[in-house]
Amino acid sequence: MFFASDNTSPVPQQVLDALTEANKGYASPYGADALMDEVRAEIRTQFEAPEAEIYLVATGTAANALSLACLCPPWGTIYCHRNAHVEEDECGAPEFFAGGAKLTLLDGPDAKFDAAALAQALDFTARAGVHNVQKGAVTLTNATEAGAVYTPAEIADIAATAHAADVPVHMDGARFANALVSVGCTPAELTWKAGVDVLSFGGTKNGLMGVEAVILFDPKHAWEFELRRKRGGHLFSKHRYLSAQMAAYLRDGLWRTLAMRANTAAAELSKGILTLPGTSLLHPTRANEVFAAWPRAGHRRAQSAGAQYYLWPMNQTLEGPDDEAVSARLVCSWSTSAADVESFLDTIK
Ligand SMILES: Cc1ncc(COP(=O)(O)O)c(C=O)c1O
Ligand SMILES: C[C@H](O)[C@H](N)C(=O)O
Repeated sequence: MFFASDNTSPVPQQVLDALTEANKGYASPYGADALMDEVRAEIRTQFEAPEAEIYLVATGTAANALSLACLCPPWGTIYCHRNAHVEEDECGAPEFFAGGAKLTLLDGPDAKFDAAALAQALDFTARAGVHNVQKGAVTLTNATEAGAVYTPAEIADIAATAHAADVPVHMDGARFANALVSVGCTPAELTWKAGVDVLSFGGTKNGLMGVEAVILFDPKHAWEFELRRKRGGHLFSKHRYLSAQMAAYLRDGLWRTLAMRANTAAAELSKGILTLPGTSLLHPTRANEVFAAWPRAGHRRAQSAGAQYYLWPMNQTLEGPDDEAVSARLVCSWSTSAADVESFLDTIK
C-alpha cells in the first residue's frame, strides 16, 4: 500500500522495453540521437505546436528552475502560489538558477491562485520602483500540490493578466497528464492556447524512470535554455536513454492511459474513504492525489499494516485520542491497483 508519492511507482514495461530496444548499437550524444527527433515531432503534433522547441532533463526541479531562469531576470520575481513546489520543495533552485530572483507568494484555495491575486501582486511590484524586485514571470502548477486542477479558462485569465504586464507564464506540469485527463481538453487547450509560454511536461511521476520535457511554445528562449541546461550540468551525454523513455511515453497515448489509471484509483480511494465514519476531504479529489482526514485509530492500523503515506500537514502526531481526525496525503500512481485501494480502505475502517 504505497501512497507516499507517485515518485515511488515502478516503471511500466513498455518503457523498459523501449530502453532495451534503444540499447542497441551506437547513438549520437547530447540530444542529437534519432529518438529525440521522434520525441520532438510527437510533442509538436500532440500539442499542435509546430514551432515549439523541446528539451529533456531528468528532474522536475531542473525543468522548473531552468525554465524560470530563462523567463525571469536576476533582479526579478517569480509569482507563484505559497504552496508551490518551486517554493516549498526545490531548495531555492529557481532562485539560484535565475541568479538571485525572488519568489512572490500568492494565496488561494487548493494551492491555486487566480488572476485577481496576481494582479494585486503585480500592482504592488509596479509601485515599488527601483527599491523592489521587478516583475519577472508567473508559474502555476497543474495538477496542483493540493490535487486540484486549473481549467483552460482559469489559465487564460491568469495569462491575460500576466501578458498585459508583459510577464511570461510557466506551468509546472509535473502532473500535467493527470490534469489533462481530469479536465478532458486537448494538450494545446490546457497550455499555449490558454497563454502558457513554457511547460515543464512531467514524465517521472507518471511512470518514467526520470524524464521531464521542457516545451518552449515560443522558441525565442531556446538557445538560452540549451546554454543554461548545459551550464547547470543537466545535459545528458547518453541522451538516447532519456529520449527512449519519453518516446515510449508519447506513443499510442501511453501517458494519458497511465494518468487515467492513477486518477481512477484516487477517485475510488476518495469515494471509499468518505463512506467511513469520521472522515472528510481537505481538498476536492480532481486528479491522482487524495487529501483526507480520518480517525487516528485508522492511521495506527494502516501504519502497523505497513501502509506508506504522509500525514498532511506533516507535523501531526499519532499520539492522542483514537477517534480524533488526523489528515493525510495519499498519492495514487499508474500502478495503484483496485486491490491496493480496497486493502487500504479495509485497514483504516
Ligand atoms: C508539483 C511538482 N513539481 C515539481 C516536482 C519536482 O520533481 P523532482 O522531484 O523530480 O525534482 C515535483 C516532485 O516530484 C512535484 O510534485
Ligand atoms: C513533495 C515531493 O517533493 C514530491 N514532489 C511529491 O509530491 O511527493
